[in-house]
Amino acid sequence: MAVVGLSGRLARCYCLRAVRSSLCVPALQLHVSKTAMGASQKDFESAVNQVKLLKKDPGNEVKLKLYALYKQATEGPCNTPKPGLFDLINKAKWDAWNALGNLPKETARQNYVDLVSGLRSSSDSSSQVKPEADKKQAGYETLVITSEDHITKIMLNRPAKKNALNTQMYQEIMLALEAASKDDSTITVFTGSGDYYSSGNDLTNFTDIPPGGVEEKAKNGAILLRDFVDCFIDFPKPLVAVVNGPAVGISVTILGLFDLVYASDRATFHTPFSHLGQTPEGCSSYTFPKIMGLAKAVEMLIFGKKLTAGEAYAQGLVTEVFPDSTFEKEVWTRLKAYSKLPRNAMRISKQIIRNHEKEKLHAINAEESSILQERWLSDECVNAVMNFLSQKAKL
Ligand SMILES: CCCCCCCCCCC/C=C/C(=O)SCCNC(=O)CCNC(=O)[C@H](O)C(C)(C)COP(=O)(O)OP(=O)(O)OC[C@H]1O[C@@H](n2cnc3c(N)ncnc32)[C@H](O)[C@@H]1OP(=O)(O)O
Repeated sequence: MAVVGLSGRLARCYCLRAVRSSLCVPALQLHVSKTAMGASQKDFESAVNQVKLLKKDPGNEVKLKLYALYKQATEGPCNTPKPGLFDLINKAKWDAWNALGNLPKETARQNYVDLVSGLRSSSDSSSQVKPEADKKQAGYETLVITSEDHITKIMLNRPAKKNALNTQMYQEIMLALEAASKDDSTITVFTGSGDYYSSGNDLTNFTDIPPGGVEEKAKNGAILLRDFVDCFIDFPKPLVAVVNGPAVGISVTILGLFDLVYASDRATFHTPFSHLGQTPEGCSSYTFPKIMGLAKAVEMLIFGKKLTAGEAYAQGLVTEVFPDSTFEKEVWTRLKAYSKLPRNAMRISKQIIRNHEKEKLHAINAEESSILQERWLSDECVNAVMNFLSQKAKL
């Protein structure tokens, strides 16, 4: 489970506001007195403040522990209703707090202070390590995230499912983007693990129906989609897609919001929305006609024409195509060189280029998401999804 703080426009990313507030807890909320055996209120307050100053992100597991101990220390045992199945983050937080059972407040406070003290020493010693050292970020289940040479690489990592985006992956990508927007990398790269870049929306996302029924499911799906795409619209640094293989659905449409798209000659680009009873998203109803002209956009978005990498390059969706045999080497050599360019200049240039359209893109995203909310309830869509799930019908 991935948990990080959020800010600014990106704070619309799905349901995580509570995490920020719980990890940046104001000291004045505390009313804990000193006990003979445990940490004092002052120690506790000081630990709460130190968490904000940690040089190294402690990872989501530790953040959840801190959250749980903080709640236990200040409020006692968990007594709030369990969040719903789809409220993944709040559910993880609730689980962590609830797992502490009847642990006394004083013990929780002491454990919090001890945990922070351990984090401080490991953060201090690790800050002596070369900051650029390659490090895989913990806490993500559907992504592998590494930082090296001022590049944050976000790798979609469900190769057995062709990197289909399940709801967890949508959430984790939003978190990863939020973290990447603030880290010291200059560019952020998306790629896929295995033979696919991504097969798009995981069609099993349609199966888990909440107590509120399919209408609630569709409503939540539209909120998730809108928040997800908003994160791409607002991402402040150069965003690069390294399309290592076939790309389907939403993994194709959001390419219109990327700054560079490098493709292996094995990659294909497919948006079979009509086949699925669905409609375009990812702002593609606007970006695709703008990028490739109306005629070619219609072929892709209404008729589901699958493009080869060469065709996608010719239409302007792809920046450059490389032979698969040398794809990784050539692309990463190029990106490492680009990553040495001055960070602020690149960021500001992106702002100048993209800012004119931001509000428009947000409005288009909202409209596309709301139209899809209706579509997901249509017979056309339900039948297409059932068809895939029951017979494993292929595109
Ligand atoms: C109302 C609820 C809303 C929920 C949340 C909404 C969030 C926003 C949604 C935004 C809208 C997005 C739209 C899209 O992206 S449309 C595109 C959807 N994608 C597809 O239709 C692709 C379906 N997959 C296929 O056709 C084939 O799998 C594919 C051609 C991609 C590969 O074929 P191949 O024969 O090479 O491999 P397999 O089919 O054997 O695949 C291996 C296993 O992976 C599973 N798989 C692959 N893709 C998906 C997928 N998209 N969804 C679910 N599962 C997928 C496949 O079933 C295999 O699994 P098993 O090994 O278990 O059989």
